[in-house]
Amino acid sequence: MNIAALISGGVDSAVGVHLLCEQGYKPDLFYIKIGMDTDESLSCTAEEDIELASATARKYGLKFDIVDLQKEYWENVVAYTIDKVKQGFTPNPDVMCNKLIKFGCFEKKVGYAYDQTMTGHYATTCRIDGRTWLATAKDPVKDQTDFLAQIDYLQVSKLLFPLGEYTKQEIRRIAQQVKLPSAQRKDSQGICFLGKINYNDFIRRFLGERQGDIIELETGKKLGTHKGFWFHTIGQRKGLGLSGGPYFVVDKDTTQNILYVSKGYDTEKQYGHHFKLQDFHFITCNPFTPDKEERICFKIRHTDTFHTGKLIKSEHGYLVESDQKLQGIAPGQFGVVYDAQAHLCIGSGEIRL
Ligand SMILES: Nc1ncnc2c1ncn2[C@@H]1O[C@H](COP(=O)(O)OP(=O)(O)OP(=O)(O)O)[C@@H](O)[C@H]1O
Repeated sequence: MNIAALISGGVDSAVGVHLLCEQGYKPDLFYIKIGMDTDESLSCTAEEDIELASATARKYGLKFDIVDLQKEYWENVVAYTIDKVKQGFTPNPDVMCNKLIKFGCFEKKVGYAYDQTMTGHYATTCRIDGRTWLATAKDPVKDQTDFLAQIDYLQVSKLLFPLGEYTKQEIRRIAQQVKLPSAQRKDSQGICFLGKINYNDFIRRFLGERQGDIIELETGKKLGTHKGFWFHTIGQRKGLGLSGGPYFVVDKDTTQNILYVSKGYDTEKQYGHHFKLQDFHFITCNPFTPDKEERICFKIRHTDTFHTGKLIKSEHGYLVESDQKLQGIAPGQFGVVYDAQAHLCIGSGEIRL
């Protein structure tokens, strides 16, 4: 079996390569370049990443190549991000990067020549009745299935996740024991192309600043000003600059550039019990019985715990009714649906209220 291994320069994918070699495979390693050459301030920590990735290849005597997908990344993932933010939504570039770049453009350019593609994601796959399903990782804190919830059946069928049965602690221990070049590396944080720069600087570069009012939802009172609704997400507390809080963003008026806030942890305005899932995407297939409400686990952002509730099919598509009240349901984020045991990742859709 020939395997393409996606290696980032971080500890996880390097241990993935080590585990494959231990099983007797000789994967070819690929680093995907997605920073922006023409704009140094918007590029990733590529040099260090590439050095560590190629050092791992040398250690195991494996082939190593760099695949340049910068143009594709900017045309697909960055364009999507800016477009969503402009509309007042909260995008998830990591989800789109997996779907369109790591398993999309990479597959078309390189991956198609391989039987399987390995990544260092914390996820597993399992076979049920002859079909492959995406399933959660052993380490609930590190589980990354929510970032993979837009991939399709061909993609999930081809993926290898050697880290899925390990905890992060075990992975770090292995990296140290076998002296991997990236063993001491810190975990990467958030969105790759934002390696060095701050998310707000990135958004500012594309959308600029436009002053607008911050209004308390309950009283209609103006409490302050903001520099553009696109810097704020529903449910967020940070960056409002209001005293006497805590204040949370509870709504946005994107036409009038107004942010509505609510004070305190207890205000009901911060919470909701249901949301719609736009363009719901099943990864493997639809396992649910038609016209029946299904018990599910779900996530509305990247957290280590699941919510429980019901998935309901209406004439307008799918909606989720939660058992617990949900804080800060942010339209644009992906609502990720799991089976009732939080084992199989069934699919996802973009949250709408
Ligand atoms: N630039 C890249 N080139 C190739 N593969 C990548 C790249 N960035 C990430 N990956 C792959 O996607 C996986 C998950 O990426 P993520 O950004 O979540 O990193 P991570 O969990 O910190 O993993 P790592 O420790 O390997 O960086 C990585 O383990 C790797 O297999």
